[in-house]
Amino acid sequence: MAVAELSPCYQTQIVKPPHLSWLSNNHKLNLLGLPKASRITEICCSLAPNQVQTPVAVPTGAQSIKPECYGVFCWTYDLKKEEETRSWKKMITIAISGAAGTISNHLLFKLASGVVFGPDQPIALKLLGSEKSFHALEGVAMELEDSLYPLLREVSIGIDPYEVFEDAEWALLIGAKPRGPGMERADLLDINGKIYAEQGKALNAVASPNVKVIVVGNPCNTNALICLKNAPNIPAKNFHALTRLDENRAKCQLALKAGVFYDKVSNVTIWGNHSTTQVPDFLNAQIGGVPVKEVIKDQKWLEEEFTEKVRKRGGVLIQKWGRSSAASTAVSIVDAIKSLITPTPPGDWFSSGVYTNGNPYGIAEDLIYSMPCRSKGDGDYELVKDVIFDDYLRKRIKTSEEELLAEKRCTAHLTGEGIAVCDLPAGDTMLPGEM
Ligand SMILES: NC(=O)C1=CN([C@@H]2O[C@H](COP(=O)(O)OP(=O)(O)OC[C@H]3O[C@@H](n4cnc5c(N)ncnc54)[C@H](OP(=O)(O)O)[C@@H]3O)[C@@H](O)[C@H]2O)C=CC1
Ligand SMILES: O=C([O-])CC(=O)C(=O)O
Repeated sequence: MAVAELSPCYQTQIVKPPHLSWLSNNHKLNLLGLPKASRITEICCSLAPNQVQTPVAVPTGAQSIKPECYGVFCWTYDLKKEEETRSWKKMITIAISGAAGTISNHLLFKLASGVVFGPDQPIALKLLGSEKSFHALEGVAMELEDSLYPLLREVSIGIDPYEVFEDAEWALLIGAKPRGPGMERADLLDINGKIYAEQGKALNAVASPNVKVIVVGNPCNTNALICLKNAPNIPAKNFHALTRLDENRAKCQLALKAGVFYDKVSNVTIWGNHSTTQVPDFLNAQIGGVPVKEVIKDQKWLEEEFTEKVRKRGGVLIQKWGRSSAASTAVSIVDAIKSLITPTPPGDWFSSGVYTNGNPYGIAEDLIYSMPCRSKGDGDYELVKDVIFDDYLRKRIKTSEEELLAEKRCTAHLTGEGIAVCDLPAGDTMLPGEM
């Protein structure tokens, strides 16, 4: 079944394909990546098949039919014509992969509510799924509609990254295959690396040239490096691997041990890989503005128990929940975005897996490695220079670096650097969720 007649939906009959019967007129909703013959680019009416709607007046100035629409009908909203929305900022476009997954299900509703980008920032969400998840993605879009978020002005769903990533100013890349029983770490690097190579190419071709990319799907550091290498037109500095969840976990453990609320804990760096070699830095961290080591005088606890707890927190949670951290991961993605769009509080910093070229710490170049960052709130960041090191910290930073170098060698075929050689260090290269 196809759209019956091409005229404004407030005047005439629209017959929609049965699988689109859930669409309503609150938002523009695009279906991207469907076969061209069945794709309806923008749909605005919520009429059941064969239902006739009597003519209604278009609210003056509030909505109009988009002139470039063809074959379908769509509302556009001129935000500058409405009193309540006149002061709003220009809409931004956020693309999300793995959008039918668990983390995404927590994240999307935070983005749409305005708590991330602010109460005057309208957003367009472009959701990437697969053929397998497409129906679930429709369900996600339905729930977003039913939430009536004023700031959510567009939702589109699709399975082709070249369409979904078009004009994206933020790309939150969450989709990845989880490591299954008996699967080698090298297999996971290869399978997910291929996804991120493809998505890097798509971002390079169609996203906004200054798109900010946050890679969540594991192994997130190496996935981010692969994505970056396949997107040479996008500044390397714009790519992040999410280590904010690890930072939040470390802050929680330090607060618990010191008997303070976690807002007193600052300057926590996670160094290295989002894996069990990550280094939660208690040397530079502070509690109430005082070095952690002066508050928690138990060096053994800091070196052993604290470090292990943070590194393996994901695994313990999986044992309790039966699935990996999703709500707290979504919260940490929000924190990571906010850290880039709001000035970092004086004296503090945040952790992110970022490109190592030009780093002041002597870490090998050409990796995505978690380091301490500060931002002016303009979407960009600088690495923090005034951090101190001791032998304990240096040694562990090196171990995580070696792991990432090995992951890089193992994915050389995906970064354009020749033939892959997988000599992953035994015992390491575990995700936080692996035990
Ligand atoms: N960096 C961090 O701090 C954390 C990272 N993670 C990682 O985030 C990722 C997503 O977690 P979560 O949302 O809970 O997982 P889910 O399994 O709920 O969703 C992930 C999505 O990834 C997509 N996917 C699954 N398999 C494949 C495949 N073979 N090829 C392409 N896409 C696939 C699926 O979407 P579709 O079919 O639509 O493509 C799926 O909906 C995982 O890699 C997890 O390890 C988790 C917690 C913390
Ligand atoms: O290991 C996983 O898949 C989950 C994960 O990254 C974490 O909990 O930090």
